[in-house]
Amino acid sequence: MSLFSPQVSGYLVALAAILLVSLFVWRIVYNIYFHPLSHFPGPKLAACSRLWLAYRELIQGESLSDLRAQLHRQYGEIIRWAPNELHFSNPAAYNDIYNNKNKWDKDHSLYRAYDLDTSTFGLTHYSDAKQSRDVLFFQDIDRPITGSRTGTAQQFAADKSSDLVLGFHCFAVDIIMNLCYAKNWDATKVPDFRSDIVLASQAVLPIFTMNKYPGPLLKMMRYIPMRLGKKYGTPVTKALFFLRETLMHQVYGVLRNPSSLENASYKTIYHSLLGRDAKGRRSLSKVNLWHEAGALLGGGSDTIATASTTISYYVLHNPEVQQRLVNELRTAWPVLEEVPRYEVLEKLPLLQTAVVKEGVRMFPEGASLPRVVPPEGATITGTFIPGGAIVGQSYVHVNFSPAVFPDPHAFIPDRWLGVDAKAHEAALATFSKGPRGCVGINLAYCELQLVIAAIFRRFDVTLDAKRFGLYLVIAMLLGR
Ligand code: HEM
Repeated sequence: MSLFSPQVSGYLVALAAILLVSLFVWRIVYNIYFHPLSHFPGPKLAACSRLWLAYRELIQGESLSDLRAQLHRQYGEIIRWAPNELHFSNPAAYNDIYNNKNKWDKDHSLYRAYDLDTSTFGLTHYSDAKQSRDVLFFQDIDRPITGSRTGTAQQFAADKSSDLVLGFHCFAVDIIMNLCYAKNWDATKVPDFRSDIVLASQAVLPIFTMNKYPGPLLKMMRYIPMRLGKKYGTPVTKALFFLRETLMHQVYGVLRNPSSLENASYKTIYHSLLGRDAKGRRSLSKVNLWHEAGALLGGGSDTIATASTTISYYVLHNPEVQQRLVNELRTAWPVLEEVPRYEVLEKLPLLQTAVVKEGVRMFPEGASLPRVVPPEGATITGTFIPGGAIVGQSYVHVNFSPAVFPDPHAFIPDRWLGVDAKAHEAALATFSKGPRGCVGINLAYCELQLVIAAIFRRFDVTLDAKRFGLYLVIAMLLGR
């Protein structure tokens, strides 16, 4: 029996609907006219709701980098591009936001996308992330890297094109698997570099874009059993479940049999995370360790692939730089079979500093990394920003600023060897800065120097003009 008569029930439903609509309208009016950020310029629709961004990115397929650039042209240096979020184009904002004193929280609007909430990368409070950051700050990294057996050389035959985007990704996966689990994953030995873990890592990217916006997808996917998810679903969701299962298998394998790490001649990341060497640290749960594995694989391989590709692309478009690099490598590494130690390679001025740094500077498209302004507010580029606002800047506004790097769209390695080198070093923002800057920066430079040295010393590399445009493909002539 119903509590109310049909007529009263109808009134109640109508009342609830009116209340909901009124709340919605009030929210929009509040966001446009009364919100603490209402005086900042930007599109009115962006001020109303985050749905506007979702529409531009997911439905219209726009790159947020391009959208931000367009909004800055239209509205100026500071834009309000979501109800509670500002973005800055003045490069000075980078230091105001991401400096060592500001232990501001990360905002989940970006980080929830990866569903790795308990990893170092996903933890929004600095104090929670600090402990694992200390463990992850890679030191003595060249030993495992130079010791790992990558199968790159066997993949190349004279005059055959190879997709080096995949190749670089395989290289980085092999390194991270060695560093985490002392395991030779051998992705670089898979024919044409079509390693399943690399293909899956590239296939899942659209899910992360979707998950930035609140919706049921992320939650639903947490409750679908792995086996079902891997078998049924779209190629994209199958790839995600494959990656989750692969990493879970690795992590749980180490937990079941910690002595499997003892074969390593170096300290692996999981040695440290499991607390074997980190006295007094809290032990991490299975889920923590699994999330960390996802963050390390994602953060430590896709990025290296993109950076190595960018460096190679620009070197190949600058024959004079390529020739100087090859000459430098031949002098330091005269006999091909006698690979020099990393300490030798890292001191080469053109390789280590100029080419790698300039390529890293030109790393393409970067997200705005959202931070929450503390309750007392903050001043960014001379403007007071109220507490609770989300602020961010993509490093492209620093790395491609003509005021910071003259002629920023040109690949000029020599800028890193001149009098401005120190200032450039201080400004470079690709790895972000401050308390949440990249913990893998030393590892990244080590990997990039080694892989670029190996490719340009071992092979005559040229771009494959026929296939270029679809993806970077590089033809190799073996045996220099
Ligand atoms: C060229 C290569 C790389 C680039 C451009 C890069 C860039 C970045 C950036 C911009 C951040 C800050 C993200 C944020 O604030 O949300 C970051 C954080 C991080 N990176 Fe890297 N990274 C690279 C390589 C690596 C490698 C090789 C690893 C290790 C496997 C790594 C592990 C991490 C981790 C764990 C964080 C999270 C730190 C924290 O939130 O406290 N990265 N990286």
